[in-house]
Amino acid sequence: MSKDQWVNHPVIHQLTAQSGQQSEELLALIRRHRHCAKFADPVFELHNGRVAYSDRVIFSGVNWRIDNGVHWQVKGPNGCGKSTLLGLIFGDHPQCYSNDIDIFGKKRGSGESIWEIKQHIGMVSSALHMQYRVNCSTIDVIVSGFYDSIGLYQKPTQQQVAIATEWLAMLHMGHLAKTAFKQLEYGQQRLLLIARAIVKQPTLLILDEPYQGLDYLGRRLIKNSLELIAKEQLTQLLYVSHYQQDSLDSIEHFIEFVADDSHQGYRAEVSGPTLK
Ligand SMILES: Nc1ncnc2c1ncn2[C@@H]1O[C@H](COP(=O)(O)OP(=O)(O)OP(=O)(O)O)[C@@H](O)[C@H]1O
Repeated sequence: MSKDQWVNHPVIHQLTAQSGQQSEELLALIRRHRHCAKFADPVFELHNGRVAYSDRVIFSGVNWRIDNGVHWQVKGPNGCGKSTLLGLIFGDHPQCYSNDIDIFGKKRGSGESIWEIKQHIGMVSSALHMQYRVNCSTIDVIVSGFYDSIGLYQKPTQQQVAIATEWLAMLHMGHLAKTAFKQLEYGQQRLLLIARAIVKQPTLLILDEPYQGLDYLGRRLIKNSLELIAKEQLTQLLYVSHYQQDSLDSIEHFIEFVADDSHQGYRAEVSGPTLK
């Protein structure tokens, strides 16, 4: 089938319309429960960032600042340090304390707890997907987003359960609420992890290759939804994707890792309309 035949195929039209409608439902759900902490600029700043292992430097000389309301895409070849950079923000990379970082108005390492920071960040990545191997029901996976935990270890409030139930219904997975997460298909699991990241309406939503494992409809749903979330400023996106076709129209700011012989490891180039 040619690309044109594929794009114009009636089934694809139907799926596209379906994902468009579902994206609107997702947006309505976020608006209904909207609450999002706002911080003074910068939301995040890295000064002269450097990450190195004993055998080599991954990147160095990285200066980057995320201001309120600005969405960013991180680009660069395999192994350049994209996920590493996200780890510095999220706080789960061992070298996040040896770097000079400001996050949510605090200097990293100034006594803030990792949980204080995490409560303002939603994260989806393949690493998280791999870690999420606990015995947990489908609905509990979404609820665990309120606690930033892998699995659920606290009694949730009725409101949290009600919101998670709305998310399941919107994803057409309401009948799977009690099903074990592990029994679901990989794509269904990925959709749930995306819902888990968004459910608490974080200030910063970090998406590291979010479409991995999703089928056509799932990709459309998530891509459309992210586009709408970004446009409406419902949360701020930090988005990593290799593929040009996955770029979001609403993201105009890029940090791209490029190899540079005169530097150690990769260096970063930032671009975007407000940076001129
Ligand atoms: N503990 C470690 N020890 C040594 N090297 C490491 C360690 N952890 C990661 N690396 C290396 O750091 C580099 C950056 O990894 P990272 O996952 O951030 O890259 P990436 O740009 O996200 O790559 P990809 O696009 O393939 O996901 C890689 O070359 C990786 O092999």
